[in-house]
Amino acid sequence: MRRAHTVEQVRAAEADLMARLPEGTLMQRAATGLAVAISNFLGSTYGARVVLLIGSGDNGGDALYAGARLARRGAQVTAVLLSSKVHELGLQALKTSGGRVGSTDDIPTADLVVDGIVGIGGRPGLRPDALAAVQLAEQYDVPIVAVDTPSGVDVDTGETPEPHVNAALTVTFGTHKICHFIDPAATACGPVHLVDIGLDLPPAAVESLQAADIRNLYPVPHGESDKYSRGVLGLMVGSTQYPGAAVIAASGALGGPVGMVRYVGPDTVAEAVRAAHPEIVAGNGRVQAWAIGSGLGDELDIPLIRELLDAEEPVVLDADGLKALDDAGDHVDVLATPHAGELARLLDVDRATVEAERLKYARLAAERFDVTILLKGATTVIASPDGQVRVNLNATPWLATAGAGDVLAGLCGSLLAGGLSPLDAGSVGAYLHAAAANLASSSGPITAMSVAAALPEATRYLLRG
Ligand SMILES: NC(=O)C1=CN([C@@H]2O[C@H](COP(=O)(O)OP(=O)(O)OC[C@H]3O[C@@H](n4cnc5c(N)ncnc54)[C@H](OP(=O)(O)O)[C@@H]3O)[C@@H](O)[C@H]2O)[C@@H](O)CC1
Ligand SMILES: [K+]
Repeated sequence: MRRAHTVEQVRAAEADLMARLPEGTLMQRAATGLAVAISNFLGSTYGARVVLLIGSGDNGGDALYAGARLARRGAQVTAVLLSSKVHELGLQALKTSGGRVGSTDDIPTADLVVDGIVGIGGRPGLRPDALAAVQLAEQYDVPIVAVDTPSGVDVDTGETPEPHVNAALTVTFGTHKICHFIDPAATACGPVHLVDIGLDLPPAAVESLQAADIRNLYPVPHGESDKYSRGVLGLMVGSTQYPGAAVIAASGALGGPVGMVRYVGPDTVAEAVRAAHPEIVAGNGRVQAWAIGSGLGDELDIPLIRELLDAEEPVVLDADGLKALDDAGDHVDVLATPHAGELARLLDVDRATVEAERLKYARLAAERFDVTILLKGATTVIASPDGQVRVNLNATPWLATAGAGDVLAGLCGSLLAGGLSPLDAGSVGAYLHAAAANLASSSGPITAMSVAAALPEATRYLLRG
């Protein structure tokens, strides 16, 4: 599990540790890790031209000490001081090691710019001098390595209301921050490298599953299992208008852990589903979970869906089915899977507002509708009504293709029927969906059906470890 903590949590952990260590130890740990990461990024440090953008706080201090280490290894390091205040000891270390104070004129010919403008003490946005320096680096295609966080982003929300750095790499310390996990800021971070500085941290604000977590959570059948005990999923998806949604969602469901899938819907659609998947049983019967909503179109039966939401079996609610959500019921066993536009409609706000404040609106909807919300996107956010949040970060942009959401709904339903909680089903489902897409894609186009077809192999690979 990767974990992201709030600035307040980081500050408290830092204060605890600093009280037990000689002054400056943490900054030296951070700067050492930063210098190593920059060296790896550069490939060759000797002779490399590195420009440090330095703000007034400890973020600048980290950059200056790392710059000193790079200078000692032969890099030509220049610091651009963007504030009248500077970390004096860091600056001294840089100068002693052969670095110098320069100006933004050094940026166009640099191999690398280090963003030490602000870290967790920063407010969103860039002041004019910092903005001009960052724009110059962008104009000359000089990659930027961000120290701790890309300056200008909102660290605790992942929002980017103002101009900010777009980093080629972010090197962070102690733990991830929320901006590393939540878009749009997550995209501005580029890859994130975590340097351990020994912080002892409380439970995280936001988590992100890794391969080992999938192995721990996946409902693997055992010797006594039969098709019923592995879970039966009821699919109420697709319509005479959109029969394909049912075929695709069924593929996603069969690629998950479920022992059997029942299809409930119009006869002609049931025929299409059974033609594609002869193992599917048509018609009502006992199920352990439902996946409802994809492609229901005009055949949406809101009262029936509300009955199923109120029944005791857990439900994945997707696409058209989301229209049945109301804020009256107790729906803690429901996993709703909107994209930003659908969530915006549910909450009566603009799509752009949801895109800009994804964590806030995912949490708000989870609380208001008392359901787990899986907000789809390049980084998917899964928020449960008790306040837990997970994100999925391994998706490929090729996954933005018609029907991919139907595969995810079927897969998450399968995981719910297999006994996972909505939070686990949503986060394991998002991870496997993305893993299958990566496998099917290999950096090329994919279809929803090819993603579903890759699910068993992606799962096998992850479960083998
Ligand atoms: N915590 C840890 O465990 C460890 C932390 N470490 C490091 O310390 C960093 C935090 O350092 P920090 O507290 O000194 O804050 P920091 O981010 O440098 O900013 C400070 C000042 O910037 C200013 N300012 C604000 N907004 C601004 C803006 N938009 N644009 C421009 N300026 C702006 C504002 O001052 P003002 O100019 O308003 O007086 C504010 O006071 C952390 O990110 C990590 O790198 C590691 O060394 C080791 C372990
Ligand atoms: K920074």
